[in-house]
Amino acid sequence: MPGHENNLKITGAQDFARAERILGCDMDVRTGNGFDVHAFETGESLWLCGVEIAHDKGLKGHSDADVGMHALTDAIYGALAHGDIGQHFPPSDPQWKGARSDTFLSHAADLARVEGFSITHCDVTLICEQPKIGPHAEAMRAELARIMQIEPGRVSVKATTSERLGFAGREEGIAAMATATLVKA
Ligand SMILES: Nc1ccn([C@@H]2O[C@H](COP(=O)(O)O)[C@@H](O)[C@H]2O)c(=O)n1
Ligand SMILES: C[C@@]1(CO)OP(=O)(O)OP(=O)(O)OC[C@H]1O
Repeated sequence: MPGHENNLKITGAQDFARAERILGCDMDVRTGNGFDVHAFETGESLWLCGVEIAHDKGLKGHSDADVGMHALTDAIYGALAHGDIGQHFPPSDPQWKGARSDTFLSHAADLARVEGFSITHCDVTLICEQPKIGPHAEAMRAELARIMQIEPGRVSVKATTSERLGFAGREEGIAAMATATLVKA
């Protein structure tokens, strides 16, 4: 609307072009998605989105098997079109055996910064019957934000069951999906 040029509420392609004109620069906005699954094994705790949760099972993996952090890491690589977590950290490489997954996420976030992108938002969904994620969601948001060096307000963590259907419903493992939005201005 004339006279409201500084109102940068962006809702569509035309608004986007207007924002670029007002800001006097090209904006490069990327989205990426990630998906991962890890099976349960005998254990007493598991790592999810950087938080250790006491549970009657652990998660099996070459690394610490933090399925949520792996999905988010892949979402960032996807937005950058930079392959996937297994290409950067091959499961065949003994160096990553038992590795903490913050190594992978901080690598992806660093790569985004090196390429001139800010991670403006990311959203992780964990799919499991147990453990319940709600009580840990705030701690997970804070930890993911700390690792990516962004504000917790830009990070969402949520969960759903699969209504007892499929492998997650039978509590054989946990699935995670994530999206990441990156902007270069
Ligand atoms: N592992 C989980 C699963 C679910 N939640 C929370 O419960 C809500 C209901 O789940 P439905 O699958 O029955 O829709 C869900 O929206 C979450 O808030 C959870 O915390 N942890
Ligand atoms: C994280 C890596 C590291 O070797 O191994 P896993 O912990 O097995 O996790 P997965 O998501 O199956 O594969 C990606 C690998 O890069």
